[in-house]
Amino acid sequence: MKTLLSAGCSRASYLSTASKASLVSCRHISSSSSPPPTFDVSVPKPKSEWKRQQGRQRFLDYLIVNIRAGKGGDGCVAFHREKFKPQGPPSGGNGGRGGSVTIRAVEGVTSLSGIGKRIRGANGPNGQGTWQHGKNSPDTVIEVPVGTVVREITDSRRGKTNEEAEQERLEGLSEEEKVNKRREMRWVHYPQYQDVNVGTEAFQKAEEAMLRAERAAEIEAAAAARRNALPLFLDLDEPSEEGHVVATGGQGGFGNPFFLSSTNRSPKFATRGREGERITLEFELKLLADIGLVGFPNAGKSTLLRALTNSRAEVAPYAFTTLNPQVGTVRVWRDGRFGSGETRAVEDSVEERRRREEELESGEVSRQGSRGFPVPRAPHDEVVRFTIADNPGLLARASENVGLGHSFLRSIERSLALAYVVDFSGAAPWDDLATLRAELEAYKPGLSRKARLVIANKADLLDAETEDQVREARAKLARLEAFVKDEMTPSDCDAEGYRTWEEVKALEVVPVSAKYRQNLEKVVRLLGSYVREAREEQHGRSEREALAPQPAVLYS
Ligand SMILES: Nc1nc2c(ncn2[C@@H]2O[C@H](COP(=O)(O)OP(=O)(O)OP(=O)(O)O)[C@@H](O)[C@H]2O)c(=O)[nH]1
Ligand SMILES: [Mg+2]
Repeated sequence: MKTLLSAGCSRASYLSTASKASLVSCRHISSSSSPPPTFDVSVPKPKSEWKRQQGRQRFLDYLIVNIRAGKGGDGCVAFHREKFKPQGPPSGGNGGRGGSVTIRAVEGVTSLSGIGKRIRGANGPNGQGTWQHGKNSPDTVIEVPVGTVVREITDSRRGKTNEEAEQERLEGLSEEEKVNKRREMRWVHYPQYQDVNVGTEAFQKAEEAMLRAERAAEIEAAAAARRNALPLFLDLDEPSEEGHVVATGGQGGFGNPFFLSSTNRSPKFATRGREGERITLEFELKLLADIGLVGFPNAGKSTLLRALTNSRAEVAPYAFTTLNPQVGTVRVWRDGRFGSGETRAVEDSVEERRRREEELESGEVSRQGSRGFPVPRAPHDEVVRFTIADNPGLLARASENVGLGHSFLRSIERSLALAYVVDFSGAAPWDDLATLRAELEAYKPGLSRKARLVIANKADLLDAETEDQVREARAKLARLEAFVKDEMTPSDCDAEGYRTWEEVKALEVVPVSAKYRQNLEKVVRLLGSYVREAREEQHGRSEREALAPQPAVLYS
């Protein structure tokens, strides 16, 4: 018989791999029993909404950004002046090109919160006398986390196009004023020569040519838009060396030498730089953790994350404690232990803070070392490492964006494998599982096939004092296992990117107590093996070594 008790605790898990058949009864302490998971899905949760509005969501995973590339610099009207040469040739330089805006995925950036809602490329400098052209402006680079998806917005949420902006500036003007305004927006004149210029044949020809070119460009742009009818879409799941250009900077204007001809020896006009491209993009961040935890609010996901990693995820006995996905790293040592090596029960955050305050006040512990961090180990002691994401609780109808719906589902989509976390002490954990799976499927067909494990948490809350109670608990586990085997084994495997039919096995069910750190070794071992499998599948054998943090024995 094997108890999974930590020393000094009278609580025992009656369920472990080795002990499933031989249950150990133990005194059950029900002081911290959790409320049953009944949640009204129809009304948005005021508390979570309120928390969000208080700016507590530092982690930003969705953003709409208005982008405008830099305007080109204006061409210059100038004439070369030299002693004894009163009538020098035209010498105005061209304007520099406006800076483009590019997007690059970089490692180390973890949230979209550093990105502004409006981004402007640098304007190109104007040309100058003595044939000095303006320099082309450098690109503005938007750095996003790896795992960001960028989509162009074409519906009513998009910003103005250049044409619309121009129309707006011309609104309410008379026809004549419109003509003048348009000219002003396109031409630069030699001082006091505007009126003279406009009357000359050379200017009129140049203006006509410009209008023709503009029209041709518009037609070309419309044709290009029809050809690649799809709006811009970037899936940045790897760090990018080069930025992807999303808005091209405007061309610089021509200086007056451009208009020099046999008939016009002294052109007194130049063109202005063109506007930079405008685009409205939506950024969506999909968190990249190897394992995603999926469960109802209050199921104990954060507690589990804390038990497995050194993460300080918030834990509290009410729903929607977690608003920001937390990622922790599970590090497994050669001796099979993992995480911090901490053995104390995972307390609710409030209790924990209170206890720490008390300990500090009584002088029992100094500030340093009071967080229970592990004694650092030699790196070669580590055999496997993977990341695990605790997510906001999933609700029925999350796929319709109820609760924290989509933001939750987005963040788990890219995990290599998923693990369901259910409250095993609840009345019908199998129903919870069915709902969780249905939500994953409703959001993205095939997604539930990434689930490999069912973590039946809070197993310590089941009464297991008498023989009957033990038998009951065993029956409950058997029922859950039977449900998982019969109902949760995927039946079709057509969606790409997910496991193939041969690889589909029934999900494993592991009863645990995250709070009292019972039976977590098995969870870690299974998760480690799923991660390894998925990594191998994704990157092929040759890259395995590069990916594994340590070239050591991995779980089999
Ligand atoms: N007895 C017992 N209580 C647990 C266990 N795991 C979690 N709890 C308690 O359940 C409550 C909720 O735990 P959390 O980890 O905050 O739950 P969560 O799934 O992250 O919840 P949300 O963030 O709201 O989605 C806390 O009071 C925990 O102490 C367990 O194994 N046994
Ligand atoms: Mg939580």
